[in-house]
Amino acid sequence: MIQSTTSKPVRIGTRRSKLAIVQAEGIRDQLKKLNPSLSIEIETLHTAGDRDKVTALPEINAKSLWTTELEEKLTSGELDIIVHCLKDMPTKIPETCEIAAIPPRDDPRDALIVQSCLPFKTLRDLHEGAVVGTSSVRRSAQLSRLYPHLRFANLRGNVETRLAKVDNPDSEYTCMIMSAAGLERLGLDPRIDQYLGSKDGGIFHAVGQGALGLEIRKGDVEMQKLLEQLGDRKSTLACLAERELLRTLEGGCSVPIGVETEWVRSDELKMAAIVVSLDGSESVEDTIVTKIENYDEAGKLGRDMAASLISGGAEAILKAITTNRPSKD
Ligand SMILES: NCc1[nH]cc(CCC(=O)O)c1CC(=O)O
Repeated sequence: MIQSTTSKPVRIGTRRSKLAIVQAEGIRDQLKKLNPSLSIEIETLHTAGDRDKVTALPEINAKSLWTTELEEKLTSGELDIIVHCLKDMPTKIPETCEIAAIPPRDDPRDALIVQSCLPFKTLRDLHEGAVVGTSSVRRSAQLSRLYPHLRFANLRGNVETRLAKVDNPDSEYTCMIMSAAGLERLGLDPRIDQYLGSKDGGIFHAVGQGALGLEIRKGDVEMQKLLEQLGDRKSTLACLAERELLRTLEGGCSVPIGVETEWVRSDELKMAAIVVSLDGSESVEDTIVTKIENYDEAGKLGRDMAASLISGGAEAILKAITTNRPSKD
């Protein structure tokens, strides 16, 4: 249990979406339960990424849109902790900040939601020309490859907005793809028609999907000790391996890369990853299983996977994409 040394409350910052708030409240409640004397406040911020709801993500293309303003407040001392969706955190974070902990990861898979008035239950059931709402090239590229009968249209906004757009009977969308974890946290999982993992649906999720990243000022020992209580070793190692893969491949641009990590036996991590061309016509894929006991080994797995994908031809795919500047997610 951590006792508060001063009467100063711990300030948690997050984005102003319903999902971000639910996540921050979850972290606050867990911290309160473990440290009842602690006073905790949540501050929500309308970030640049939230403000621009019109531009398609492939065009604005800056992952830091969601994080920069919060990190400025963290650095200046106005906030002590930021609760992020890990997948929204750029792989390079500011010098003044660090990830203190990654709590147990929720379901990292993507999920299909079909327009409420339609009877379809899986991607295979969808008719020729059915429109999938997603602004993620990772999703559309992988799906084009496996389901050439589908079409894709940009769909932006927070989770509830997207769902409302799809359910509108006049909408152009037949269905949409979202993260299972996001839907579950909002109590919307009853709407999930199909889970899309490699074993079902065939696509790999985004780096860090389904996990939270708890960011603090670098070297803030008090916050390190506090958040240590919430960290999960296996989720952390798996996510760090995924983030190192992305960091190695991205080289300044965004990459449609899908990944899946799974602990096999107690200390071996299995990582499968794919890099796909935007139209799904080309792809490179590999799977590595290796013993992981610490952060260094997790990082090495990510780099080894990146090297393997490059030697399998990922470079040509990535070069073509750099000129188009799409978004990862
Ligand atoms: N791309 C935006 C985003 N960032 C995090 C989540 C949900 C939570 C998570 O998967 O970690 C979502 C929504 C989605 O992709 O469907």
